[in-house]
This record gives sequence, C-alpha cells and structure tokens, in this order.
Amino acid sequence: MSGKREDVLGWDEYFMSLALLSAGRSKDPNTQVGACVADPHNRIVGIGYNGFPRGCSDDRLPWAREGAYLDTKYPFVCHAEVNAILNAITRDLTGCRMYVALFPCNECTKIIIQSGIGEIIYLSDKYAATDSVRASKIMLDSSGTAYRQFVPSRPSLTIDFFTCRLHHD
Ligand SMILES: Nc1nc(=O)n([C@H]2C[C@H](O)[C@@H](COP(=O)(O)O)O2)cc1CO
Ligand SMILES: [Zn+2]
Repeated sequence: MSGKREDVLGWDEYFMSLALLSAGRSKDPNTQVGACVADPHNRIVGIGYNGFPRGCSDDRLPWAREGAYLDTKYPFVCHAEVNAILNAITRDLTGCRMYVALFPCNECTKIIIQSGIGEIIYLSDKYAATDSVRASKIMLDSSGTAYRQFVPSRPSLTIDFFTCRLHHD
C-alpha cells in the first residue's frame, strides 16, 4: 500500500498560485495583479484581479500609464485587492489572509484592514519606495496587521491541459 503523495503544493503556494492565475484575466498591458482571500480553514473566500468596473469598456477607457491623468488607467482601474474583497462570499473577513501578487497601495490597505483581513502575503514589492506603499506599511504596522513576502519553494508551476495535470520541477 503506497503512502500518500508527498510533494503536494503548500498552502501559501496554493493560494499565491490562485492569485497569479486570476491575474491572467487582467487586461492591463503593463501590470497584471491577482489577489486571493483564504479563511482560517484554508477555504477560498474571495478572488479578483485588476480591471475597470463592471460594464465599463476595456476598449474605450485608457490603459496608458503616461499623459494627462484622465488619459491614463489610474482614475478608473479597480485594484485586484478591492475586487477580491468585493467578490468575497462573505462580508466579514475577520481572521482571513490575503495573497496578492503585488504589495497593496494605501487605498487598498485601508479597505483590507477595514474588511478584517489579518495578514497579507505578497510576492512583488516593486513599488516599495513609493509614498503609497510606505503609507500602507505605516497603517499595517499601526493596526497590527501582519504582512510577509511569499518565498517560492520552486521557480514555476505549469498547467498542462494535454496531460490534465499541474507540473512542477
Ligand atoms: N497592489 C496593486 N494592485 C493592483 O491591482 N494594482 C493595479 C493598478 C493598475 O492596473 C496596475 C499598476 O499599473 P502600473 O503602474 O504598474 O503600470 O495594477 C496596483 C497595485 C500597486 O499599488
Ligand atoms: Zn490598490
């Protein structure tokens, strides 16, 4: 009788992979972000990616990063974190943790804290030097909301539709 399979995905790997999978739906040409919320029982309670509000045209609103503010995506795009929270199956996310591909901005951080999420696990912190992220960390520290960077235990995972499997090296 063979024992159980050992090299299964870890919980952090599982939920961060779900966040990254969700980012695959983002139409942002520069930065695709996904977020996934897990409850204390490791159940998926919310997932989302960055995009324009429902019903707003992905083709008529701007995706640019440069130029006059209203000619850029910034006034219009909903961040992945907000979408994951608004999509969540329950309103009170007390004790839940959010996995997110990119460190939350200060606006998302306010909403994350207010939702009851107690821990953020992030992958990239490419905007660490911005005032936005610095404000995020001030609020997270002040409120006692935990945050930590995800450390991958393997470089990649591959979804293989041909073999109906997830491959990892
Ligand atoms: N944590 C975040 N979650 C997000 O969903 N976003 C979104 C907003 C934009 O659509 C995109 C960032 O665009 P860029 O400035 O890297 O070209 O990612 C941005 C951040 C960073 O604050
Ligand atoms: Zn944000």
